[in-house]
Amino acid sequence: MTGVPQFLIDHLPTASATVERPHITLTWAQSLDSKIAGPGGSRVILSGPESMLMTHWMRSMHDSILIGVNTLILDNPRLQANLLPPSLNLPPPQPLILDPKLRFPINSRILNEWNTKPDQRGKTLRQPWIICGDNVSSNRISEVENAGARVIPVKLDKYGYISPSSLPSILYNLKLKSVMIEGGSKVLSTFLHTQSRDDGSKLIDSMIVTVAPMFIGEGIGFIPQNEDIGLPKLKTVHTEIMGKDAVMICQVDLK
Ligand SMILES: NC(=O)c1ccc[n+]([C@@H]2O[C@H](COP(=O)([O-])OP(=O)(O)OC[C@H]3O[C@@H](n4cnc5c(N)ncnc54)[C@H](O)[C@@H]3O)[C@@H](O)[C@H]2O)c1
Ligand SMILES: Nc1nc(=O)c(N)c(NC[C@H](O)[C@H](O)[C@H](O)COP(=O)(O)O)[nH]1
Repeated sequence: MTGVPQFLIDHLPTASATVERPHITLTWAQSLDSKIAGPGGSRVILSGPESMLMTHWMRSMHDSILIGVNTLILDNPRLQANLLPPSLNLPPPQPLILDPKLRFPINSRILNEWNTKPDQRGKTLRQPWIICGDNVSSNRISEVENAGARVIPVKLDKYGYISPSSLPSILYNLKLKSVMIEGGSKVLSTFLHTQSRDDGSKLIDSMIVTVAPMFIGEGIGFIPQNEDIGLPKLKTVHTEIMGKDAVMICQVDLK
């Protein structure tokens, strides 16, 4: 694979996204028994080399990449497109963390790398941006900002979460035209259960799922148990075989 896989160009219309209407992609990798991690949330390598590389191409096609704070704590991810050839000089996606209570660990890899590699800033690294509740204390916000991250306080919904339907306006305020939401389970669930944006248009534009031919057994489902009722109707747009894995691009239908 020497460039962006053609099926992503054909079926993932992030290039036509605008600040006014950001493109929202929901994506994850799962086993045949619909698990995205092992017991206790331990990370499992599901994607083979071809689909993992495809995931990094996908990261490079979005302005930002978003995860829930539990994924940050459990996986300590980099959230970069570092499997792509450095010679391409592609701008890295902006990391966004949904973290209502600002539990963000200041020893996390994304912050450490930002702080220790100033010569790479702008080329391969972006400052982590943490979206938290507007009820977080100013002391805690200062602590996280002094450690080097940007904190963005927003109004929380009645469940104490960052409301999925308000994400487009948050992206608008941050001037981000697209976001790739990479999980985890709870974030995938709240976004899949939210049909529309505050303006009434559909919330999720694209859904991309890597299915790996393996069973995990005990582990974390792609959404938590008992939250699989009321999921949206899907149109399968394209399935691509990448090495051992099947990658499905679907669109969510508004009911
Ligand atoms: N295989 C994959 O593709 C993949 C991808 C990402 C994460 N994971 C796995 O997912 C697991 C973590 O999932 P999880 O469900 O525990 O946590 P999560 O990463 O979904 O984070 C959930 C937390 O995010 C915050 N949050 C803020 N706004 C929210 C909203 N609108 N909806 C939901 N949460 C919101 C809350 O604090 C909530 O507790 C880890 O084991 C990780 O390895 C797998
Ligand atoms: N596409 C994909 N295939 C997998 O097999 C797997 N385990 C994940 N999991 C996604 C999760 O968000 C991880 O935390 C990041 O994939 C960490 O990887 P990085 O350090 O960011 O490259 N994603």
